[in-house]
Amino acid sequence: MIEIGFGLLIGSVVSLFSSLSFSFSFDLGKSFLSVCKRLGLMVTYGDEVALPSINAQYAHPWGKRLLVGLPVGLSSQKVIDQKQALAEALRVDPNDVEIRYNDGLIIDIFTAEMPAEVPYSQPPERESYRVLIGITRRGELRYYDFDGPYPHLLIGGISGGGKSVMLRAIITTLVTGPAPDMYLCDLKGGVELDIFRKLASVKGFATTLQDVRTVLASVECEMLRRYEVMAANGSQKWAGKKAIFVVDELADFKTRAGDPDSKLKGEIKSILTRLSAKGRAAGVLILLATQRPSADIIDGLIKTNIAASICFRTRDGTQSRIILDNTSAEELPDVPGRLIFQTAYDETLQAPYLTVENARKLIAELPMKEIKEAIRYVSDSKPDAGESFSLDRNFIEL
Ligand SMILES: Nc1ncnc2c1ncn2[C@@H]1O[C@H](COP(=O)(O)OP(=O)(O)OP(=O)(O)O)[C@@H](O)[C@H]1O
Repeated sequence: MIEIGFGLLIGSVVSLFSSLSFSFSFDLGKSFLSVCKRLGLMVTYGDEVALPSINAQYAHPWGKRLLVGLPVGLSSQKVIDQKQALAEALRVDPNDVEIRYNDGLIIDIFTAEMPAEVPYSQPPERESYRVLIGITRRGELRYYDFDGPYPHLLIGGISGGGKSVMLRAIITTLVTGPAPDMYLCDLKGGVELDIFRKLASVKGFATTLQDVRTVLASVECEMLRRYEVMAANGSQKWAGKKAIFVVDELADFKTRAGDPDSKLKGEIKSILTRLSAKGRAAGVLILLATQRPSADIIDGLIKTNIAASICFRTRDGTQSRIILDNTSAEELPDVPGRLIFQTAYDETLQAPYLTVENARKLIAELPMKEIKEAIRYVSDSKPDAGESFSLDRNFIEL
């Protein structure tokens, strides 16, 4: 109830924002055009010079918006790449500027502060795979949809940035909503995800590399089984329940010279790559989190197949680039929960805050595993006879 109340509160703030927006004339457009000239953001045709055009300017309670038309030959990406220089030339903090393309270039310059804490809330349609990712500076809620156009999700950022809180919020929303089959790998010793371990919807729980490989193998078997069912039915997309595979700390799969686990880590990476490439149609999705983004793990293959990223502040531009392909996460302020959400474009958000205690309360009434059921699951799903297959040893020991 409390969470839904907060959701409504945010909703009313949003509608207040939109109803207050009005057209306004000031010289931001003029300054923008002169900066474009200085930065070479224009196109020359013979003797003629074509600059971007200002189609509209608005003042909102959260700041100012410019709608910009671009001359043929000047790409929106070229302007976006110059965000830092544009902001500095306009004497605005680059963190206060957002540029994106949506049927024309939209430039937002914020004067309102981002809220430092956003309460956790759940989407109204509880059967959907949408999860709240955060709130924009305009007061709009942003969701990631595991059933949407951007399959798989990568979460990165510095220690203390808010990854574990985000994972907790996402998993809580999923298990209390559509309850997909969850496979959780907590390489931080099970500390972060332990609260979900005994839920009936958590079909695999791993805290060691060996167990991660075992759980991954079972997820891959499930994916292949679904492909067989789909082929038999002549369908292209799995219509049933989704399976979501979560890893909290991806960097533990990184191999170093002389690493005794390098073969195991190599196998884990190969299965992950196959799941990222083929999982979506079979309703098998992955959610990977890391505080030490490394190109070695998030290589081209996995990255190409992960279409959405959440990046908290990073230690440097290189780490930001590995997650986002740009350096903007290095510039984020040192505020826990502040992040860049990247799908078709980048947006800065403040993540919802869900404490362990509140997460425990929200999941308290959910069905738990039964010992018999878990043992049956283990024996039914054995992917191959030679493979040891303990999904959750501790639980089975119970
Ligand atoms: N969305 C948020 N809003 C407000 N505070 C937050 C938010 N997320 C995290 N915090 C604060 O930051 C602290 C660290 O967050 P969290 O444990 O999620 O970091 P992390 O990125 O997972 O770090 P590590 O990788 O070291 O575990 C939390 O205990 C909380 O106090």
